[in-house]
Amino acid sequence: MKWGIIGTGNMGSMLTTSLIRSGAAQADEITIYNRSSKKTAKLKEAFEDLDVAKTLPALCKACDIVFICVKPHDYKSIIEQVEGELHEHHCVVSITSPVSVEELEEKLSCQVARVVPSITNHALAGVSLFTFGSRISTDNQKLLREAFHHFSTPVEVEEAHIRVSSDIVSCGPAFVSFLLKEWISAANRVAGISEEKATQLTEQMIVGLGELFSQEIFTLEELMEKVTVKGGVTGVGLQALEDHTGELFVEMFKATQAKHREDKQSIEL
Ligand SMILES: NC(=O)C1=CN([C@@H]2O[C@H](COP(=O)(O)OP(=O)(O)OC[C@H]3O[C@@H](n4cnc5c(N)ncnc54)[C@H](OP(=O)(O)O)[C@@H]3O)[C@@H](O)[C@H]2O)C=CC1
Ligand SMILES: O=C(O)[C@@H]1CCC=N1
Repeated sequence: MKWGIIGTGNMGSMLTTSLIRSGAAQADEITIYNRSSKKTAKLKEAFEDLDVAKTLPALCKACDIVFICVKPHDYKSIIEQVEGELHEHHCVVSITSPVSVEELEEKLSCQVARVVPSITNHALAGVSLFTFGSRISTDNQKLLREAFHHFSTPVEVEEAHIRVSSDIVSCGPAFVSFLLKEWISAANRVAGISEEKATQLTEQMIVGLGELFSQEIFTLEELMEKVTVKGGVTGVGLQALEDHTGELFVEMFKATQAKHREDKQSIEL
């Protein structure tokens, strides 16, 4: 199977390296293309067997599965350039939430899917969000699921829940990092610990927490129960969190839902 990656920014580069590093694909099975040459040159330096296409038609000719990894507003220009180059056997995969498989199917005659990755896939972990179009063959569905299974947990998601699902798995690493920065800063201000030391403790706590989930040792509820010693400090801290969280997360999810609606209205394929 030949894989094509259009756009080798954060996500296109991550997909290229994760496909190879996880063993899902060999470097010589992947063709990459980017608007400017610096990022493709860096990938070629790391994996010399990668094929770097000079044009979008050349990439389409060389590949069966074609990932579009550009920003949502750049999809239109890519689709206009590739539509005449794609045939029934091709499968185009969008990696962005605001572009639905229905919209892609209206513009392209080939098979389509959407797979929204996460920066956590860099560590060959985390989730990838799958939505299949109506024309994609069962063989290609299987192939995509198996490839992504090498470096993520593929989860199917319906269109109505793509925004909130992507908020959790794809935006989540940025949102949680923001909260942890606040936590570190407060630890410094209230108790005088250096931010450097608090960062080291926090990062390692998160690694340990991830392992507890990964090894299915405790659920969220069990963790709260096991750590809260009767009459101890955790209970006091949890109560302070409950008293002050307020509408914080409701507001965050409302903001992303509103931006999603706005993006969908302004993106024209
Ligand atoms: N960042 C994330 O964590 C996640 C992002 N996504 C989705 O992934 C997509 C890409 O995001 P991200 O990788 O962060 O963005 P980046 O800006 O890092 O990458 C976009 C890439 O697209 C290239 N590009 C733009 N126009 C063209 C074109 N016409 N032909 C070829 N290449 C082109 C750019 O090239 P140049 O080097 O010339 O600028 C750049 O390398 C977005 O749609 C986003 O919604 C999905 C899940 C998570
Ligand atoms: O399309 C998305 O939902 C992703 C999440 C982070 C950026 N884009």
